[in-house]
Amino acid sequence: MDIPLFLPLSRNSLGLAILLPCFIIAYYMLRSQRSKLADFPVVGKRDSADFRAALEEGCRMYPDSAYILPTPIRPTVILPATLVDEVIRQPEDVLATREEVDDRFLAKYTLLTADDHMIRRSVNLITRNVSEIMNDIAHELDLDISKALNVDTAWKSTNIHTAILQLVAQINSRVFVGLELSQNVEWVDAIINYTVQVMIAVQKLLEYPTFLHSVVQYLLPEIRTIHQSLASCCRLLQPVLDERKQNLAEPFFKKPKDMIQGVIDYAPEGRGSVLEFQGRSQMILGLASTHTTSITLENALYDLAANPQCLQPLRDELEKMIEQDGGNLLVKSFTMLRKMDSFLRESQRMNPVDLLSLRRKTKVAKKFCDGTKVPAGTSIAIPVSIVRNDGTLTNPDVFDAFRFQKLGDAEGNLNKYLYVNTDANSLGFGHGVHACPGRFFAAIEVKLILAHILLHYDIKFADGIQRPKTTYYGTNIGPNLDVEIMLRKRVKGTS
Ligand code: HEM
Repeated sequence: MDIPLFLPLSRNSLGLAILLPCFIIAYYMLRSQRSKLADFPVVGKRDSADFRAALEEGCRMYPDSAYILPTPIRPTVILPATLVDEVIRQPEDVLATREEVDDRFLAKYTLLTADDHMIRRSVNLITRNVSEIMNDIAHELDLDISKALNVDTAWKSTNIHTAILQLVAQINSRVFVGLELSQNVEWVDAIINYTVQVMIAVQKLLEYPTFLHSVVQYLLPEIRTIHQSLASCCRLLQPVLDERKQNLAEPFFKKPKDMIQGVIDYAPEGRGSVLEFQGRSQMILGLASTHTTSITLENALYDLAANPQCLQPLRDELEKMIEQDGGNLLVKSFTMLRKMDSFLRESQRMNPVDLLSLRRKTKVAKKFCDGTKVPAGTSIAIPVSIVRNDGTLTNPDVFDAFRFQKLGDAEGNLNKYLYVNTDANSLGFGHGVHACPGRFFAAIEVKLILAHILLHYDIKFADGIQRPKTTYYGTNIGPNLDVEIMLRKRVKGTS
């Protein structure tokens, strides 16, 4: 009997024939990466929902040397604080920022790829004109805030999360893309949803091995929603972009100092005028700015409600400034609000938006000055929490609202302890060339809203309610969705 040389393959065995070699390659790649990192101790478990405890343990056990946090995608080598300055000095071809972000957010599937040079320059354009822009919109804020909070003169228990998120997304849109789009609910929702869908899509994709992501992406509703958000952004942006292009052809047109213009002016090869490129860039800017700012503000409000003794000093400072400025809240004077500035720095120190900072990917094998050797293709980071343990602050585990004002006064160095100032011990906005370029704008936005709330509302937690603990997913912060705070409109002459 003749035996056929090639037996016909069933569907299952064909699938197995394709998948098996892939599994084997993936297994050996993972093993080889792991064996390269075998010298480092591992702290924590890969499936931890929250890496806070592991990071605290790691910093306690290895304060001066590196260890591994077994984060998803690939493990992260956590470096000691002594290497901050060396990390920030490395060029992109040694320690890459962009590639690390692309990896962590699976940018190929979540559409998060951007030209960071262009994004930074666009954000800087806003920053240079931030006082002018924010003064323009300060008077609109009164209306927006009371609409968002929706409380009267009687105490009301309120969940502020959605209200603050919408408010921040709207103010950011007002500054980034103009009044018309900022008032469009579909635009604001698309910007907010993009971030949420990216986070969920990344988590879901990570349930599958990397080599299956290109297939699994088509099965995930979140990836479809991301594409729909982009389509909505582009549709809504089109008339605004068309009008901008027409205006730019006019000889005396004064360019607006917004993100649309930043992307047009700074995108490589004139791509900023292309609708899809603009849409993607605006969504990425929305991702970088919306949840980070709203969570920072929510935390500040929780700290305010939990520390009622801070209300009067903060109000006194504000009222003095308003009097000096002739009865108006002027953005240019915000740096003089030293108590509020210190309060925000302390609030962010206790609750940063990410447990890790200075995340990079090694492009080549890198030997650090303390002898730590990290192989090429490795994720590295430094914990933000080091500032709480660095030995320079008294009672670092206690919230002390005005500690940075006192420190600035005592050392005669006001700038060193300002909210927006980054240094090796203050990594809440990163540090070095890749430190958050939006922090100057964010600081003004947060101060403007906080000032309004301080002047026009009373705030506290209901009796017996404590300040809620911040929730973390992996190393990222997650808003605590269940918290309610008590608010009421202030009546002149009472407090
Ligand atoms: C309070 C609010 C904010 C916080 C806490 C925050 C925090 C951060 C942090 C920790 C980084 C990483 C820095 C590093 O890796 O060294 C970052 C980067 C970045 N942020 Fe922010 N951010 C905030 C608001 C904003 C806003 C409003 C914008 C835009 C207007 C913005 C735009 C960016 C951009 C573009 C980057 C990437 C910079 C680069 O890689 O060169 N951020 N931010």
